[in-house]
Amino acid sequence: MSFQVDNLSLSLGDNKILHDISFTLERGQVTGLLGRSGCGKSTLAKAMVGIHQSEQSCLKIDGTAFQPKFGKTGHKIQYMWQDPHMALSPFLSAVRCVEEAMETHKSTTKVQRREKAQGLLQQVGLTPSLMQKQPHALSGGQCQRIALARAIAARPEFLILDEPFSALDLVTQKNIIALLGNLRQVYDFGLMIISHDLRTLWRLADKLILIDQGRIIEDRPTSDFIHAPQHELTKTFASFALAET
Ligand SMILES: Nc1ncnc2c1ncn2[C@@H]1O[C@H](COP(=O)(O)OP(=O)(O)OP(=O)(O)O)[C@@H](O)[C@H]1O
Repeated sequence: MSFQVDNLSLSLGDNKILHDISFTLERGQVTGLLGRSGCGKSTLAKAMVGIHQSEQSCLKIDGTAFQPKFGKTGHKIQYMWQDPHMALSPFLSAVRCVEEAMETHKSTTKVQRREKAQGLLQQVGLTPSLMQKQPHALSGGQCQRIALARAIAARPEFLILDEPFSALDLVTQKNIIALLGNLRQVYDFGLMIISHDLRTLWRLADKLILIDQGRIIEDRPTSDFIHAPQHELTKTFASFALAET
């Protein structure tokens, strides 16, 4: 199964942010989306899930036109916000936030949803007492893990994680990376991870896409991207990543 972006252009206000973006995500694969701050990574992700509307219909799933509607097409594609508080209701406990994402699963009972939500929160490392707390009483990293559990709870075919490790310490980062690996085996979603840090991405991604000023400048398998970069900016990213390993 594939999710295709075909010549996507997008303006916000008077500014053209994205220019003719085309690429494909494959289910079962990890794609890293890389670029300098402000180049348009989050805007692109938001267009893919329907938070921003692109100028023309340019998304397809397996070749069929796909019109994302935020809050309605989450079983197809989910976006985990860079700021996890955006994904979490301030009034709901952690476990309710995750349960809420499963309410479209009509075939499950409330009790089953509660058990599943607790199980997912446990997998992302939340203790039972933290599961009862609201986001304002939790740390940024704890909220990030709840947002991840919530995104997975919707059982999406494709999942976009926007800077998912930025608020996590190195040990938790490592645990979450291992957890993502396990979850991918179970749920088999296609994963796109957004970051400006190539060191985190290259260990996870099957392919890497580099964006600059709203345009794709490189889209290649990870090993080619790192060891045989074509574009000057790719060379810079790759040399920093190689120097720091
Ligand atoms: N709602 C908006 N209205 C107008 N301009 C916006 C809006 N959201 C983002 N932008 C602009 O679009 C450009 C791309 O922003 P975006 O958040 O997509 O970048 P990014 O690559 O994700 O950056 P970062 O790595 O810093 O999160 C920036 O110049 C930003 O100022």
